[in-house]
Amino acid sequence: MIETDRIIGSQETEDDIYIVPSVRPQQINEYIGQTAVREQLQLSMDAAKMRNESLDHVLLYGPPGLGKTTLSNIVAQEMGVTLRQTSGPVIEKPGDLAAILTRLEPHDVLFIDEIHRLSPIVEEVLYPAMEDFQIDIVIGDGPAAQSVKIDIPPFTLVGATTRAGLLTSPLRDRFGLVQRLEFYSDDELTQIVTRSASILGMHSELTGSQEIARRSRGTPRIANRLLRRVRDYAQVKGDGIITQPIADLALNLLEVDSLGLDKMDRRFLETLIHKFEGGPVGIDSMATALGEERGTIEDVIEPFLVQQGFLVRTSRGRMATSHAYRHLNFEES
Ligand SMILES: Nc1ncnc2c1ncn2[C@@H]1O[C@H](COP(=O)(O)OP(=O)(O)OP(=O)(O)O)[C@@H](O)[C@H]1O
Ligand SMILES: [Mg+2]
Repeated sequence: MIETDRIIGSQETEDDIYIVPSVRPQQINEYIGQTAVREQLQLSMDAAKMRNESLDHVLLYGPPGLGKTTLSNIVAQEMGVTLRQTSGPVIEKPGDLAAILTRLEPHDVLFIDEIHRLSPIVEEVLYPAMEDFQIDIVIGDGPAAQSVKIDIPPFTLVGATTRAGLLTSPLRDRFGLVQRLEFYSDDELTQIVTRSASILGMHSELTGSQEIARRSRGTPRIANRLLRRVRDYAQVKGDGIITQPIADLALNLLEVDSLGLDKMDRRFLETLIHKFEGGPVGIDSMATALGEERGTIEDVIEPFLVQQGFLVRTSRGRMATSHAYRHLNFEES
């Protein structure tokens, strides 16, 4: 019998993932940070409730792992309605979307993740649905085909995307609330780490949580992931308590550096500095040199490097800053 099959096995199994309490916030008061977004949403939700209307459509955008899916869950929960979840690439045909829309209950929240990946013909169905709570359906085909309008319940569309720039303007314009999620501050991430640690039944000292927070790329998902790895380290090599030295050792082992850059970030900056003399260089040349998809570079790698001042995007291309040279101990040429 292998270790993972044993009920008392020490290895984490898939079961643990379901048994372990979720660290995902369920209520708006558990959602840390993003104060401006939260206040705006709270106001609109209160107003919608007073008028007994569905909340206006909401577009959430920003880099992965900042809490878009979490926030959409919270919106449905606060409004006391059901959340239906789907995503852009999953809805293949107009009929698929029509089926989802006609099955909604009044004021339900329909969450469409990766909304920038909706196909144009599916998007067409959304326009009248969002604006007039109506959809056009074609019945029959050939010359006998007829278009009929049917009413759907008033609902709230919550769209999420990492690429707001890829949204068509007719779609974008139909959202009443457009909110950008920002990277989290070290303080906010410290609170998130401390909260998650306590949900996981661990004690994390303030300086331990701060160390994890500082190295989490401003991103709650990464903070929670690093916390799990530090937890392993604390249990195996320490006495289970997350202290600053334990966090530091565990994160060094994971090759997450003192400012939170991981191997991929460093490879990006090293390539930019070595191969392209610090730039300016076009995104496609960088993608080829790194063997990564352009989308991954633009969505996942670059936003944090720009925010931290390691990288600037100019009209002539990407350039490494002095900060990047210093951090990687390179001489500026
Ligand atoms: N404001 C927050 N406070 C506490 N924890 C948070 C917060 N936002 C996100 N998290 C945690 O981070 C994890 C990732 O968040 P979420 O899945 O909502 O990100 P996302 O923006 O939808 O990412 P993606 O773009 O990859 O879909 C969640 O499981 C949750 O535990
Ligand atoms: Mg998500």
